[in-house]
Amino acid sequence: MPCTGLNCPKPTSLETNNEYSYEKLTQTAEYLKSLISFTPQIGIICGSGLGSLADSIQQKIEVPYPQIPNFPQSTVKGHSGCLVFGYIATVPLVCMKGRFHYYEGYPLEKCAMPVRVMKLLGIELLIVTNAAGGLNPNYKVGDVMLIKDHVNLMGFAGCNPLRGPNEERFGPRFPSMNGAYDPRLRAEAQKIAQGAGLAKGVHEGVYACLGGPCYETIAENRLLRQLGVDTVGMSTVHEVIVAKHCGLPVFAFSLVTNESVCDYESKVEPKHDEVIDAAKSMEAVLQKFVQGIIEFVAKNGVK
Ligand SMILES: O=P(O)(O)O[C@H]1O[C@H](CO)[C@@H](O)[C@H]1O
Ligand SMILES: Nc1nc2[nH]cnc2c(=O)[nH]1
Repeated sequence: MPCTGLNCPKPTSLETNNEYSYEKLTQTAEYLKSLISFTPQIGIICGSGLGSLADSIQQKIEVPYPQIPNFPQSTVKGHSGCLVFGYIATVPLVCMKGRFHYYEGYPLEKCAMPVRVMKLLGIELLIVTNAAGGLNPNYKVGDVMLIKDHVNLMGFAGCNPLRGPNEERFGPRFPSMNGAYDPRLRAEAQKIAQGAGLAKGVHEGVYACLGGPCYETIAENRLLRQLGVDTVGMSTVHEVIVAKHCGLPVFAFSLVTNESVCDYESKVEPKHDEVIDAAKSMEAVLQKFVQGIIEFVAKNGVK
């Protein structure tokens, strides 16, 4: 469609490849609302191998993704593909056992669409978790890093889940990303971590998302380190951008599942099965940790 100055036509959803209109997302949310009798207050996204975070949910209602209108499907090992509704510590919530990644072939707005659906369901806080490579030399496998900021590397190349016509009903055309990772919950999480069995506490740092599916080269790891990145993965950033755009506070953490090495002599190599095993070995502690965060929110509110 040629642009003719003042009469320049607005791009259509089709042209921008955005198949998720407000109306379609509302349809999806209305379908899910018809299955539950409460308003979820918190949304949780489980990272690779971290689906067991849903195990502590009481009065579960499980909805497999293939049953949900307009929803993408999970294709990755460690992401079972089901929404779980229920309660933790009396807080009504919804949990995604399985997220969507760019490397699966989904555009970023599709990867992040469940965040908007959860917003339409009524959530007031999003908890995001991921399995990630530890770039910071002080991090060990099994460590937890609270995400205080991100580097949107895919955004450097123009890939952003907000690309295309802006939907004002969700948020502004040019959203600020400052404070995307709620500082109050991060401060509280340091104390909660000790109680959950993370005796050494948790780190705070910067996460970067790459498109994947290949892991980083040594040269890329060196570059990321110079950019101030502490953990690296293939998710989270687009979900958080969409959450910030629609005014949702976010609490997010990386579980370090492998070392991201910067040394050509090193024999360490990332493998997805080992990523999942590392996540599994931390499941009990992380369940307690997330439960502690939810209990804090139940007592003190989201803001
Ligand atoms: O970010 P999550 O979904 O936890 O998974 C991480 O682990 C997988 C690679 O092992 C990639 O999908 C990466 O993003
Ligand atoms: N990109 C990336 N994603 C991961 N997910 C788990 N570990 C890694 C990693 O080392 N790199």
